[in-house]
Amino acid sequence: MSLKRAAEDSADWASSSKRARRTRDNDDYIDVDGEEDIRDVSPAPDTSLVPRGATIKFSALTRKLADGKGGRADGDSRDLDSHRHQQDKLVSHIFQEHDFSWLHLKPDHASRPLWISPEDGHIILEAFSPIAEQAQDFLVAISEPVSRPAFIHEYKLTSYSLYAAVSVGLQTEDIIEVLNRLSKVPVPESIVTFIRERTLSYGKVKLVLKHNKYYVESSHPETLQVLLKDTLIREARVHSQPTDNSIKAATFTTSKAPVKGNLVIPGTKEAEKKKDEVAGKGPAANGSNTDAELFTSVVGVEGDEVDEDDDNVHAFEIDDAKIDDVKKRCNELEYPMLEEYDFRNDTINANLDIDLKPSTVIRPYQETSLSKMFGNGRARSGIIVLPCGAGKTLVGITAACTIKKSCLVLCTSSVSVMQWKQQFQQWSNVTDRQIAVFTADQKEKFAGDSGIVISTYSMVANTHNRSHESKKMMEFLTSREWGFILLDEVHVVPAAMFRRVVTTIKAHSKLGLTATLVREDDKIADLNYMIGPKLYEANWMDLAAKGHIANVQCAEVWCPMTPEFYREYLREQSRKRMLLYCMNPRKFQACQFLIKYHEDRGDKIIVFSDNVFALEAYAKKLGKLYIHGGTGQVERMRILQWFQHSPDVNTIFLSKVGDTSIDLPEATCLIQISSHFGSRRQEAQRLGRILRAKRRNDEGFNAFFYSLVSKDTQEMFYSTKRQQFLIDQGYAFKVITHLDGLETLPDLVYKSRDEQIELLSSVLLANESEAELGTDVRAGEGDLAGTITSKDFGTPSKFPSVQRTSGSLTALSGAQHMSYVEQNKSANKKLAREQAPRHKLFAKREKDLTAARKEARAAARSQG
Ligand SMILES: Nc1ncnc2c1ncn2[C@@H]1O[C@H](COP(=O)(O)OP(=O)(O)OP(=O)(O)O)[C@@H](O)[C@H]1O
Repeated sequence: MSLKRAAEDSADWASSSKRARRTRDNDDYIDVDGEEDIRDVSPAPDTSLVPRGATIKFSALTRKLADGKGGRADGDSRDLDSHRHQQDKLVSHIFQEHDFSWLHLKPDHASRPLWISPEDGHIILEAFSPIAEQAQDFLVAISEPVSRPAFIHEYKLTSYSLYAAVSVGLQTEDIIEVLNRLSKVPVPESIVTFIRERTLSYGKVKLVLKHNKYYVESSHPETLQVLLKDTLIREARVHSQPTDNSIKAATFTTSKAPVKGNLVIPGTKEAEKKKDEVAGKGPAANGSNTDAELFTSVVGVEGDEVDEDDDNVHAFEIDDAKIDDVKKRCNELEYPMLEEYDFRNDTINANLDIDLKPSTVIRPYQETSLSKMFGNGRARSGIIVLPCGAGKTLVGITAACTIKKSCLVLCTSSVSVMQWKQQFQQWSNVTDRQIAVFTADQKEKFAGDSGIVISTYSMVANTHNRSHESKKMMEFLTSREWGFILLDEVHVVPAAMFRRVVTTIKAHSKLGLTATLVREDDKIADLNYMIGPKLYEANWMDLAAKGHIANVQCAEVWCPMTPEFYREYLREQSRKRMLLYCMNPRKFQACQFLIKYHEDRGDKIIVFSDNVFALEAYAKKLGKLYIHGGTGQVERMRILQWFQHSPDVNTIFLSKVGDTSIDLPEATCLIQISSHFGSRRQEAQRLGRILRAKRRNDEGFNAFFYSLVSKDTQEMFYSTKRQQFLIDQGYAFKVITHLDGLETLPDLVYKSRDEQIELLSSVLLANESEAELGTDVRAGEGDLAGTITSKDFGTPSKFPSVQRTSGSLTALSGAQHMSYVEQNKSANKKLAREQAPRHKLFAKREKDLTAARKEARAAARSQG
């Protein structure tokens, strides 16, 4: 979450909380306070938990709760109250400003799974409650998940999350009511006010695309008047012919066709049922409602009839080029624009005759995510967040098959383009004539009036050095109205590029897909107005428990630095320091040990290293195959195929070109020896390589994810930072300080001091640029799958399209919200200054090194 947004949210709370006693430097995703918050709520001790597994029908429970009949008898509760009062006094001094005992627990609090902080809208959920699953569905709809470990979950109410809740059809009073029923304490007044304030204006303004023109539409003329008072919006307005200053003049009547949600998303059980009915098999016997259905009926999310107040819709046209600014301003004015596409009543754009193949069955969480998009029979724009390997592609394809209009898919690399095309062909009945790709090498158009085009962000956003063919292709893309635009990996695309895409391509609905809605810069909030709210976010642990993704054991292995490496580490500058902690001989040994251990177990292992110098050194020393940006396509494919099919190739080394898009379901173990600073996203994406493990449903199967970290170096700090996202998803990282049997491993590498010193000298002699972490000089920055060519980005020097390297080093590393405290600083400085007697070899190496540095600097000067 952006700092800006964090600041806004803090401000929101400061204004609406009656007990706002301090302003917190909150951050949803970089919440170093997370644990503290959980401790804060401990004054609500739970004495009589409903046993896990007890079957309570949610409707019955909520009715009981609403009647006030749940829990203990009144007399008991009075005793308890006085007892608690005594306790409150006792604990107040411990919790001080976090003493929330003034929020009295309801008598039957033990049956209710939530606690809501009146201060900052954080919600704590007891994930072990029998109704936790249904409560989670509700909380995901109205708030942002902050952290979801096994037993206690943390969510946060924000302006955006409430905006998303309204956009999926929830009503203000329903949100308050259900929260109240689930909460152990009455919903604090500050929260009620916040929800009312934030949901009041949502849903009142819509952005509508008609006849290739954009309109701001509302059935509340006073709202449009408010918007038109804003200079930016007023200036963006296009006066239609004949010009009339009144809003009414630009009014048109929108379709009054019923929008009841009788829409059937293909590939779902509903669709199957429909098929059976058509086939004369009658409705499936399903007498009993599930808890989820009962919960839904309480919350009233799905299948809601939308009250279309279309009788008197007012609208004004806005300039295409300013669409993005207008959306942003509307957001700032607290009137976020809903984007919904009534595709079934769109008679202007040609239909696309595609459907899922009869054999395609989508999984329950895929169905749930799609139901958030199509809940009211229209296509809502927004973002769906599913874990790596959980099948986002199929979600996108099913959405395209539901809308059945022309569709543009944008991905991050040309490899992904080909994968999307292949997946469309695998899951749907799309014909070759209907699907086209637009990359540096292929510029195809579909035949007929409607079809699918798959391309990369950079191909569409690039405005420089277009070839004649590219220009013609862009004309093809920009001159038409698209029913649907699918945006893959939305979190990695720079905001400026998004802006260009959104302003040049006219699409009725947008769906963003991602696994990790985290960015190390502050651009996450931008996605809210550029694409739409987050419609759904799946729970990683849930999907693992249900076998949709693999169970993973995560471990951080601490490798002590050898004295010689550590001495140099303390002396060296930061870039070389990184190489020193990557090349630590003890890390080499740990890597060798783990490879041996897992190969013997029958695992297939991927070793990741961002640093190509280290990658090559490790792979060569350990006799394994490796792939990095400089590896040719043919060789890559050969290595990947050996890895998949040959029993002799069980370990491969990959640079960051393998972070995403590589689909290797055989891989069951990951070892990370060097990584991109504190990037939480990279950690999650790498983990994603083993989440799709083929063997995930084998009895007791576990995949393994090891991060090798050199002890007492900066790497430890980065490692902690990197793990934060996965920890928030519920993964637990074990720390391994000693690998049993390592010392006795036959052929252990770098065992003798001389070998270690030899290695150190090679590291010290290495070029400065090789020392840079994250440097895969031969791979383009956007080359996520390694095979993208520089052509994809135009001339790289002129158009560094998918750039991750902006901002300061701290911003890049994501470390800006945490401070790295170096213990015993003075001792380090002293050590660094100390002119300790050096090994003979080093004296000579030092000389060589100084000379090499000079040479490198001279070469750099002459180049640039
Ligand atoms: N409903 C389904 N039925 C069968 N297989 C599925 C289904 N959904 C997804 N898969 C399979 O799961 C695998 C992962 O899917 P996909 O590549 O779309 O994941 P992803 O979420 O895009 O992952 P990443 O973020 O790592 O790219 C693929 O092999 C896909 O065929």
